[in-house]
Amino acid sequence: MTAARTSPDRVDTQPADTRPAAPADGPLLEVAGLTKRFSGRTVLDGVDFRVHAGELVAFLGANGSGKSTTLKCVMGLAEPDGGSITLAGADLGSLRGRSLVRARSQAAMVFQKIHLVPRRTALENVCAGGLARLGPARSLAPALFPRDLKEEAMAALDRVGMADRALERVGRLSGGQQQRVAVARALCQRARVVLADEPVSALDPHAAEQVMGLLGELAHNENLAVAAVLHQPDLALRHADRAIGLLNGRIIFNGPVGGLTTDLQDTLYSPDRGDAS
Ligand SMILES: Nc1ncnc2c1ncn2[C@@H]1O[C@H](COP(=O)(O)OP(=O)(O)OP(=O)(O)O)[C@@H](O)[C@H]1O
Repeated sequence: MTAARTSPDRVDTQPADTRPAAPADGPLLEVAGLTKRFSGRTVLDGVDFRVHAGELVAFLGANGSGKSTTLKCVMGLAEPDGGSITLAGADLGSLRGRSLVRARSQAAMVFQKIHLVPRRTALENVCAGGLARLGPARSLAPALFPRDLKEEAMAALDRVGMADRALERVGRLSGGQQQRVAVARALCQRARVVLADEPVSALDPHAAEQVMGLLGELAHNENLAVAAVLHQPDLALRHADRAIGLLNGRIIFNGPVGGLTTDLQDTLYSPDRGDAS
């Protein structure tokens, strides 16, 4: 065992939580005691973590360890069985209806498996991110998108290096280009928290570096809180500030990426991991 390893009930959050980049007014995302069961089988077992403005946190762990389910619970795509989720100061469990939708709009998804609309242009897809915060009354056909929204969407596309492809249908873009459009959509949503589930798993190494670089810039330059599920510890080492390691639905590591030792990676990805339930 390495010094950086922690037991499931003694998670080392101290180094990251005292980072100077973090604001004094607390984390943008705080998850406490999160539990989730599917058909009686526990897949998340008391997951606690925080993500602050200005940091990129990588979620690592073997297939089935609970990474995606954690992010889905935050986004409301899976219903937690216990615990609390606080997003930009709002306790999601205490909210319903439009208040809940408004609170959740503080988080944007860059999910590999939740696609943009392929037959719409990059610009229209990015505008759709802005509509999330304008409310249902402004859910207009693309031809009626307000001019200021289009200008903001163009600025976001420019920010991710895709302005010259704005009028192209997303279905004609490469995987890396689509991920950059998804990042632009998150920018246009003006979300303060960005959740990325396997944002680079379908990308070639060069495109993966670019998209991870963009996510890092969102955190470090735009002061957003970014959480990304990754399958490549080396990408976490190069781009993330902090790593959270999940094993069978429990966090076994939470600390600066420098703590991702070979021993820890062996433990996280060992084929002999037992069962979560
Ligand atoms: N809708 C569902 N119904 C039943 N079981 C589910 C469902 N979604 C996830 N699970 C189970 O929950 C566990 C955690 O899944 P999850 O997708 O969160 O893992 P993961 O760490 O993201 O894995 P991967 O790296 O393979 O994407 C797995 O055992 C999975 O089979």
